[in-house]
Order: sequence, then structure tokens, then C-alpha cells
Amino acid sequence: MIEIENLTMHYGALKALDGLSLQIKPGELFAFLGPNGAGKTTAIKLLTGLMKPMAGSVKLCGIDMQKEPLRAKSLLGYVPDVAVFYEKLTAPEFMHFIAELFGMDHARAATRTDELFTQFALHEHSAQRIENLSHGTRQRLGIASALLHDPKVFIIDEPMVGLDPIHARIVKEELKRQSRAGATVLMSTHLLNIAEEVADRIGIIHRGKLLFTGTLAELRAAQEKQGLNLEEIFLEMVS
Ligand SMILES: Nc1ncnc2c1ncn2[C@@H]1O[C@H](COP(=O)(O)OP(=O)(O)OP(=O)(O)O)[C@@H](O)[C@H]1O
Repeated sequence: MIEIENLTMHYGALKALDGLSLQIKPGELFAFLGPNGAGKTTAIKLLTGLMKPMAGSVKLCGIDMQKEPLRAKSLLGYVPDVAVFYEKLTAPEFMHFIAELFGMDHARAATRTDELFTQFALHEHSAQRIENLSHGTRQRLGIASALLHDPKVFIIDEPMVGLDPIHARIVKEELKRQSRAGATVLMSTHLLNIAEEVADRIGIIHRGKLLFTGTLAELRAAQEKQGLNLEEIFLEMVS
């Protein structure tokens, strides 16, 4: 469960996020959809405790991110838009490092790493240092490492950027699988078709404000009312 209450962040005079309130339930796959600069990454940085909001609060599974950050973060798997690694490590060494951070049992971490490496086609890259991996492989490793401790809340910023169609499909399927297994999943995207394809509910965000929240069916109802297609609705809302 993610509970967001009046979340606000300004950079100088710029209102990057302006009073965002939203609840995302366990088992739900929610997509923040918005054009470049809408405030998606800012929202995600506040949700993950990477930045402190100027106002408002975030709770993950009932735990307040500002009051109990370590407890809240222990429930969270997070993949940033640009994944950051220790470049000199190999992928298995990096997974071991993450397992230690979360205090995981060694046998469990090894089993889970093996499963995730199979799922994300990472075994064949195991011997290379991370600095030598391609963008798509790094992206998959970032996702695998964020899923290692079986997080209850999974947040991923622009998950499909730089992935070829085969790996994009694997990632989409994994996001759906996580939500079906009961995790609360939040992704951001600037691409309407990705939100449409994957999400249970979509939040259209623009200039720091949530303009619309609803299911695809609700978006379509708005479409019928206005006689517009989804793309036209989206463009209308953010223009
Ligand atoms: N550290 C910062 N200092 C000043 N302005 C910032 C900072 N980070 C973001 N911004 C500005 O805040 C606004 C929201 O940015 P943000 O990165 O949250 O948007 P976004 O929706 O994730 O965009 P994109 O899809 O391009 O990644 C933008 O105008 C951006 O230039």
C-alpha cells in the first residue's frame, strides 16, 4: 500500500510537485503518465525517501517514510530512471552486496538471484564487470536487484527506456506478475501506450499536478464523452 498525502516539492519558484494526494492498493499496478518535466521523477524521489518533501507525507504499508525511513525502505524495491551500480563488481557480486544490505539469508539470496538471473537473461553476463554491460542489461540488473528481497512495494521510473522489444516484454510481464502476487507497483512513463498496456490505473500528471486518476475504462469513458481517442485526451489534458 502506498498512501500519499498533499506531497509538495518546489525547486526555487518552480512547483515541481503541487499537493499530490493518492492511494495505491496492494495488488494494484499504477502508472504515472506525463510528458517530460511533469514531475514524475520528483514524485518518485519523494516516495522512495531520496528527497524530503516541503510538505505532505508518504506511507508505505502504513509506515511513514519521514518518521521511520529504514523500516519503510526495507519494504521497498526501487529502480531509478538511471540505475546506479558499483561498476567494478560483477552482476552476482552486486546481487550479493544488495542481499547483505537487506540482511537476507545467504541461501535464500542465492536461490532468488538464480531465479532472477534466469528470468532476466542475466546468467550469460555474470562474468563481466558491470561497467562493461550494455544499457539494456544494466536496466535488467537494476530490476533484478530491486526484486531480490521480495519487496511489498515496487517503484520503477521509466522501466522501458532503452529496452529492446523482447526485454521490454519480460519487464512488462514481471510488473504484472508482481502486482498479481500482491505487491503494490508504481511505474512512471511518458508513453501512453505503455501505461495503457500494463497499468490497472493511470494517473495523468502535468506541471506537478495530478490531472486525472482512473482505470483505462474510465479514461475510455472520458474519451467517448469527448469524442476523442486516448492520445487526444492525454494531449488535451497536458496542453
Ligand atoms: N534538482 C532540481 N533542481 C531544479 N529543478 C529540478 C530539479 N529536478 C527536477 N527539476 C525540474 O522539476 C520539473 C519536474 O522534473 P521531473 O524530473 O520530476 O519530471 P519528469 O516528469 O520525471 O520528467 P522526465 O519524463 O523528463 O524525466 C522539471 O521542470 C525539472 O526541470
